Amino acid sequence: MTVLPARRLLLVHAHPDDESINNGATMAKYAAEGAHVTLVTCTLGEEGEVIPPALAHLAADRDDALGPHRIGELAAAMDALGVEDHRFLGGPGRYRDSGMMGAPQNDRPDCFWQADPDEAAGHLVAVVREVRPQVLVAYDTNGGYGHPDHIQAHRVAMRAVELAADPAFRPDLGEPHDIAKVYWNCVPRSAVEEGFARLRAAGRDSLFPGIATVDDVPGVVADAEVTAVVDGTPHAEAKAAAMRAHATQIAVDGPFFALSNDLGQPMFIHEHYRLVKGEAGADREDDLFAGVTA
Ligand SMILES: CC(=O)N[C@H]1[C@@H](O[C@@H]2[C@H](O)[C@H](O)[C@@H](O)[C@H](O)[C@H]2O)O[C@H](CO)[C@@H](O)[C@@H]1O
Ligand SMILES: [Zn+2]
Repeated sequence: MTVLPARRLLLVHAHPDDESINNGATMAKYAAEGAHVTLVTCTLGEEGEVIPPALAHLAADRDDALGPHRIGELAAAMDALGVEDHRFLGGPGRYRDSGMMGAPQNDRPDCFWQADPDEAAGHLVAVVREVRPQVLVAYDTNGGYGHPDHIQAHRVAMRAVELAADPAFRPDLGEPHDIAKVYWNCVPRSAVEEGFARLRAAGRDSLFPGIATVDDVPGVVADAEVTAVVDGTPHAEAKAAAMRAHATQIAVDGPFFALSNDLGQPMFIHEHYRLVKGEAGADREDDLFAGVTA
């Protein structure tokens, strides 16, 4: 019986790369502080585009080998963040990447968007009842930016929060566990505007031919909606290294990055969260475990 550290954080993400983009500094911080950080990724990202031309053959419409390749990218990203516990929901390849909203891949019977939410949530309940986290990080109801796998990851995570605490649900999966605090990823508008101002000021020095817009940033909220801000400054390089590890999806240029759309956007080192379950430990928390007693 493994005795886990006192503080345990669980993060649920749709594809390999989301964890580093949204929470890389937070994960590195808590791992470095000795907390147990568990990442559950719901798909292998099989339908992603591929940035490096030398790896273009991996794409779904060619060798369809991007999923296994992204398993390796995720492992390298976890090494960079110091996170040792990362799993795929239901096992690697159980749920396939659904593609962007409206894509034909949304209709594949094996894709995450077509998954039965309770069946998928059952796999997550098993992890929750094993790790017994005090804190869960998930996407908002729109999955940040409306990607079907992100929306489904939100739904499955929130359903698992309910079911894990229900003693009548699958006793075979372990003792019930009620997660004390649940946060949704978010970015305050002021931070987004400041970040794009920095990117525009970098001008031609930036690697990227174009610049994204505020609407391209997932989860932008009014500043007042932010509950917690994790200052990831000491872990900025670890976050950048983790994002670079996802080389088929992300190009990193100093404090900026671009996805395969080649549109530059700021890398956020302060990572922001909105508390949706539990009690905040302060008006503006700087610690996701603030106020957690057990
Ligand atoms: C950050 C994220 O969620 N990436 C997803 C996303 O990838 C985008 C998609 O390929 C889009 O067509 C591109 O324009 C954009 O640049 C990509 O970031 O969707 C992929 C397919 O579902 C997914 O694999 C990737 O992880
Ligand atoms: Zn994603």
